[in-house]
Amino acid sequence: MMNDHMETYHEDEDKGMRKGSLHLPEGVRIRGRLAAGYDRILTREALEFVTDLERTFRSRVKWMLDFRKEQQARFDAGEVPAFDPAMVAIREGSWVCDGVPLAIADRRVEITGPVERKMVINALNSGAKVFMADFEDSLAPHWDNVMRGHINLRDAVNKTIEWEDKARNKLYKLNKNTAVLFVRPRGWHLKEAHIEIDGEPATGCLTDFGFYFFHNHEAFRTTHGGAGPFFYLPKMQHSREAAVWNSVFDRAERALGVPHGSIKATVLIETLPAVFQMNEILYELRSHSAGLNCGRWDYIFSYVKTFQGHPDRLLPDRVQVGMGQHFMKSYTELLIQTCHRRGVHAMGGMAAQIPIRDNAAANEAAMALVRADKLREVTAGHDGTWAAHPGLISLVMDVFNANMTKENQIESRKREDVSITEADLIEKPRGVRTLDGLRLNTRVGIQYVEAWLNGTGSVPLYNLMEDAATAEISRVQNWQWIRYGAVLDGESVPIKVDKELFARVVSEELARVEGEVGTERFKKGRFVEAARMFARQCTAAKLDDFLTLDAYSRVVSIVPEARLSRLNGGTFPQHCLHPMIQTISTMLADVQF
Ligand SMILES: CC(=O)SCCNC(=O)CCNC(=O)[C@H](O)C(C)(C)COP(=O)(O)OP(=O)(O)OC[C@H]1O[C@@H](n2cnc3c(N)ncnc32)[C@H](O)[C@@H]1OP(=O)(O)O
Ligand SMILES: O=CC(=O)O
Ligand SMILES: [Mg+2]
Repeated sequence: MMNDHMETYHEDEDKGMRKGSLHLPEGVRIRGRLAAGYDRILTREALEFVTDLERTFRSRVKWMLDFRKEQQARFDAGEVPAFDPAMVAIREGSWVCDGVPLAIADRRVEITGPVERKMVINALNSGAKVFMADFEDSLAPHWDNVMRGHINLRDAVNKTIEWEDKARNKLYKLNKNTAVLFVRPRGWHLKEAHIEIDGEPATGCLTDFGFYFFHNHEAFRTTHGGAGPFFYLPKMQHSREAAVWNSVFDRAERALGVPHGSIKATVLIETLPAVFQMNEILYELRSHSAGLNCGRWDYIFSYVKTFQGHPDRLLPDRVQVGMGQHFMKSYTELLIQTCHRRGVHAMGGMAAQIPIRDNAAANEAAMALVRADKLREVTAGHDGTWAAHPGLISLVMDVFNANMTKENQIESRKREDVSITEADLIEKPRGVRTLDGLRLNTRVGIQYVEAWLNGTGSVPLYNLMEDAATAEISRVQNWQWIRYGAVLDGESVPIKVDKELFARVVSEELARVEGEVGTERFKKGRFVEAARMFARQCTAAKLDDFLTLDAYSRVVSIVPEARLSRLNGGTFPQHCLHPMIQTISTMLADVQF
């Protein structure tokens, strides 16, 4: 029976336990625990808004995801991505997107980071023009991370956000001038299993978008100058997905009386099929568009995924697949040309280097790489770029200030000189494969999955930022090499990769990780579980679509119905797990090392 009123208790950090209640629309069940403040996100009105989006768009989301499968089956059968001949009128037409609001005309440096409270404050204060608050690549979407993320964003929009570091006796609060907030919801493929609508888990991105928009749209009208809110949209593969987002925006604006076109969104071009659809994507979103961004890490991941059935397209070591590769350079140039032709921003991407505190020489070398990457972007014609860490903002700002005198280059760098063909966009990357590459992928993959299972979606590993997108490259590259018996041609004696070699690498790298993190941390952590999961994915007969689908199944924490009426903060026995988790657990039992 569906409840339309549920009574429950939740924790209040300051006042101990207090009684509270959720008023749920018909057909809605909250399956995650309730902690302090969640009831102010899960209001009946907000849930009604999210439920309407879910019911309206659910079947289109399923259809889109089915289409992705069909398209992949064609690629697996030998097809390669190409421009769609049926869309030539859109590609060649002279239309432009609606204008860019003043508030985001200058986006030269954007900091990104998960929606964690202290990081939100630090990012907004960092001196960057924009902060992209992330529910995606850099967030492990555990229920508490997601709920707290919404609380943090609401407090950030209202400028009341504070955080006290008791150990350091430091109070974090916002500066007078802060970055403009963008929010990146999850990709279409991820569910929010803790919210059930009509007996099905909700679509993750519709809940991320829905709660943020519902709770904050008014502030954008009153205190933020009328424009916004602003979004980043990840991992799309086709313009039909952009069309669904556009309909979501239309419906949301209409439902809450927000002027049409107030929402603006930048689409990440971070899948190989999407690069052939850039005009079409902008066209679908033309009244809501704030340009495109080069999501380089997922793009590399997508190159492998798209060509998973093509043994002649094995990647060299991950470290060699940089922006200098012809296919990467071609993609960025075509993106700049496309965006500027349509009157919107062409944003650059993320250099993986972060400040290195304990080694000045290594730090200077890392900063030189970031500087070179940003110089390449601004001289190519990008209007702005991403930075992963507050310690990079002034460096990146300096590069853009020295090379971009106006607020953007939309009018000044049309890049009409660029002529990119289909062949340029899929040219095979060059380089060599090494055992060290296989080892590094494995070490990074295991540690990243371990962090993710524990609730952290972006981590520093070997002085680089690692998040879901970069970890995906490690996973699919290993899979590709094992699947096709890649020859490690960068070794003095070429070695063929097979499951036996990989099993040895996994156990040796796991031992190395234990040495690096220390036995105590290793024992307390989930490294063995992470290694098993990563190994299963790397050796699967069919490539898993996303690393995080498997991982999410292991972090869904469903509160049994009978216990929803009591405070419950612990973990739950196996029989309480969502059916999704039980399936994965069974699969894991079969992994052979
Ligand atoms: C492929 C993509 O999608 S890229 C976009 C998604 N990825 C990201 O956004 C990654 C964001 N960056 C990060 O998460 C972090 O910088 C990491 C994990 C890479 C490194 O984190 P750490 O090693 O903890 O950083 P470090 O210890 O140097 O942090 C120093 C300070 O900067 C803060 N900080 C670091 N990165 C960020 C950030 N991106 N936003 C806000 N604050 C940050 C830390 O909170 C810390 O604050 P404090 O001094 O007040 O305590
Ligand atoms: O989201 C960005 C990426 O590079 O992936
Ligand atoms: Mg990405």
